[in-house]
Amino acid sequence: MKRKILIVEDTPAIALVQKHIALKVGYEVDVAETLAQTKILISQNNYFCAVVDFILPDAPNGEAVPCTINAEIPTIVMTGSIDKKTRDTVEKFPIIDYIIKENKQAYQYLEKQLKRLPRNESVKVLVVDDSISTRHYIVSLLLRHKYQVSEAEDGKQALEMLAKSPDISVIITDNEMPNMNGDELCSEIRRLYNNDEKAIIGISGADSSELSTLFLKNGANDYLHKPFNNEEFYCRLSQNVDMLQQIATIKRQANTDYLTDLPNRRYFFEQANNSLKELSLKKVNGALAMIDIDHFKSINDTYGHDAGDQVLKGLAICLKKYFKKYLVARLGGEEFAVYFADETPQEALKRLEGFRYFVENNSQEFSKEKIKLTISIGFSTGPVYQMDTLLKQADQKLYEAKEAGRNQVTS
Ligand SMILES: Nc1nc2c(ncn2[C@@H]2O[C@H](COP(=O)(O)OP(=O)(O)OP(=O)(O)O)[C@@H](O)[C@H]2O)c(=O)[nH]1
Repeated sequence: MKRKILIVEDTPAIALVQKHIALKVGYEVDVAETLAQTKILISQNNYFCAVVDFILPDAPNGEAVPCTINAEIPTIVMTGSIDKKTRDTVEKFPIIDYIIKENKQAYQYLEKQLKRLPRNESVKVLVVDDSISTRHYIVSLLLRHKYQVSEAEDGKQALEMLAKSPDISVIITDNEMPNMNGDELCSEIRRLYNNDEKAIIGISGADSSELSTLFLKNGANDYLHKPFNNEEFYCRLSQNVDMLQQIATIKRQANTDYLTDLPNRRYFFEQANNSLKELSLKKVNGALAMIDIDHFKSINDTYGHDAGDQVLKGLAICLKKYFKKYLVARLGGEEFAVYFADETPQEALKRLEGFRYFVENNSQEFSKEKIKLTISIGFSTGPVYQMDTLLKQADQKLYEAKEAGRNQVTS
């Protein structure tokens, strides 16, 4: 279900731009031009967030802001200008942010914020502080921006929680705590987890300029001095979450085949090699199947490259479903592979034969041209703990399957 946003704006041209941005980001949009309309809409709907104009014809002193805030709707305030009186009024309320309309970047910034709010719902943040009041204050700031939050009262508890919830991606930690200081916690987290998995923000009220350096040298990504300004807190936090997400995107792209969305050769080799190393310790055999579309060149030549691409995508979808339990990849061109770590050769071969049969009888569903095709499969297993060797053997078996007339599994 789409998230719903309420735009409160009396200038139609501005409301239109805001609506366009919100629709682009993926929200369902309602627009109110007055405070009276705002109240009616709030009584009838459940809003994920609101963008509220500070001055309205029937709300000249920012009265629409408490209206959405009291209804517990995360609120972004848009103002014409931010004089002292407006800023004081705006800062009285726990809003998400305020944006000055005349600013050139205002609408780009609004788009960023509207994208971040739903994103934050899946970001887990751990707050580590022995002071209950500070912890609760930071938690309230995080909840306002829809982050998922956990709390720990010292470093030891924080490490236990990280072990239990590996998907915590941001740690905000105080420095002066019993048992373990924040900088010590930082270096322990860095010893246990990769830099690109978790961001750490250190916080301290101590008046020592060396503390920020200490935090950063021990692996923190950022540092805030207490008491801090809420806007600075949110900016530093968002930048760190953005950074983690950009790294995750780059990693995903580096490991994924662009056409089929399957893992690529690089990722496949890395994972299978790691698995083979583990299997060698247990003296258990891994197995590898190489799957190749028969006469794929003639499919391209007859139906065109786009139809060929459709066939590759269709086959990839079926491979992913059919071999859900196993590691599947597109090695390149019309060549795919399945790696079996914990399977008997008999069971693996039974599944491969089942897949070959399925493709022979259902491949017309892969493309709108209803192209019929078959696949050949080479299978290799044994006490071989190097991927290169296993791959060479499977490739040889694939060659034999092709030579023997295609559309078969050879082991
Ligand atoms: N549409 C499309 N074609 C590709 C892609 N990558 C490789 N190919 C084509 O795949 C074909 C592979 O052809 P060949 O290696 O000769 O093999 P084949 O025609 O399948 O014959 P056999 O394997 O011997 O049955 C070539 O025509 C490549 O251009 C791709 O991403 N999309």
